[in-house]
Amino acid sequence: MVKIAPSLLAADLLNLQKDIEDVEESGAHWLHIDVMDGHFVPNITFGADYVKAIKNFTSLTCDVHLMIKQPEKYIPSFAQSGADIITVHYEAVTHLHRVVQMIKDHGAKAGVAINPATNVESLRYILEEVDLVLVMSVNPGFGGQKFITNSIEKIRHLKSIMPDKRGVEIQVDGGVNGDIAKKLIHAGATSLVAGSHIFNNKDRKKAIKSLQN
Ligand SMILES: O=C(CO)[C@H](O)[C@H](O)COP(=O)(O)O
Ligand SMILES: [Co+2]
Repeated sequence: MVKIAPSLLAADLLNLQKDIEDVEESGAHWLHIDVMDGHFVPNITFGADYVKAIKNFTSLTCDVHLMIKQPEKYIPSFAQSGADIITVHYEAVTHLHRVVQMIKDHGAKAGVAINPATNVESLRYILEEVDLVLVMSVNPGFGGQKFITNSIEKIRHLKSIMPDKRGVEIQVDGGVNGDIAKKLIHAGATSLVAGSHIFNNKDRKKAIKSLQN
């Protein structure tokens, strides 16, 4: 079954604990934590202490999406804070293979994200090493943006070049709602990130269910 990862970017900062409990009880599988540095993307969000506080509170998998330059500087602290999955951007890294090994050496699962204009073929020679590929379906930096439709074709293409039997997660992030989810799952997505669709909906259970069907 597809794994649903609510993006805490859209949660109520002053009621974070309540929002996390709510999505946990509503059937979420992972918590998606968006880390932004104001350099790689034009926005600043959370650091490793935020992950630590959440990890102390929840049993859900902490899926940390690093939208930062030089992520290798911060991988040790995010891993120590309890990040279960650490995803770095292909566009933010010079030695991707080395950075992926570094994440795994620190005990976390390794993910690589690509921006909307990056070809999935760029990842062909790292697919044997990663646990997750994240296809961004908006330009990273902000929640609440419109889904970029050609992301569905990118998922299909990615699935076609994925090594057999490795069980690499194919994740999509940005503008995902119920109608789009169906097409993404059909194309091969195994994990869906959703911020606005889940947290802007009073009935989180219904919102999460609508992504799975
Ligand atoms: O990485 C992200 C933005 O850079 C967020 O995870 C993403 O935008 C989720 O929010 P929404 O579902 O509202 O688009
Ligand atoms: Co994200």
